[in-house]
Amino acid sequence: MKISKTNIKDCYELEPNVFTDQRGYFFESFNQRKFEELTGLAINFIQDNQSLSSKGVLRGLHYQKGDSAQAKLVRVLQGKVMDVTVDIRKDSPSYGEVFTTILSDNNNKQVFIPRGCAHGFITLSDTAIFFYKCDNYYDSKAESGIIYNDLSLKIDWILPEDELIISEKDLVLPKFKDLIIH
Ligand SMILES: Cc1cn([C@H]2C[C@H](O)[C@@H](COP(=O)(O)OP(=O)(O)O[C@H]3O[C@@H](C)C(=O)[C@@H](O)[C@H]3O)O2)c(=O)[nH]c1=O
Repeated sequence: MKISKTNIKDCYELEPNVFTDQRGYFFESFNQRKFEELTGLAINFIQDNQSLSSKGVLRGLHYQKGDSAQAKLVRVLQGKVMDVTVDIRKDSPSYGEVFTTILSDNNNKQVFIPRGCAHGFITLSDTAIFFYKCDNYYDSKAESGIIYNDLSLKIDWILPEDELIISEKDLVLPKFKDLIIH
């Protein structure tokens, strides 16, 4: 596994070693020991999530507050997305910074998003199956987020505005400057 630091503290981009032969391919999509050795972080994933999205679907930017904060290891099983992490940890050296990368079933890349960061993605292929591991359970009462088009974050979502498909819940999220972080 190849692991690279990003501009966000404790946020990593990971690329598995892919073994290809006449049957197809094999790779370890997660190996806790290697992950902890390479990142120096102790992590215990306890929930896996999977979603299917059509082209233009934008989910985010989401996080869970307080004790319900979640670290996530995200990847794409089918299709292609642009994945976005925003550091909203006030005490972090990378507070306010954004990391974007393309995740696809072609590059097999993954992103590790530490607790305290907001996360979202946009689907660039006709459909995309998104899969992620979380180190804390879903807690609907702790759900929060930032509006995707917050000008201060300067995120280029690639697709034109009129092609975006966004949930009603995500369209009324607050601006970054108005976040109340518990
Ligand atoms: C996230 C989540 C949702 N749900 C339910 C709640 C709701 O009825 C339905 C759809 O939820 P949402 O609209 O919040 O799903 P979605 O917009 O895909 O939410 C996800 O977005 C990405 C960007 C993330 O980073 C995730 O942590 C998560 O917030 O699924 C669970 O039961 N468990 C979960 O862990």
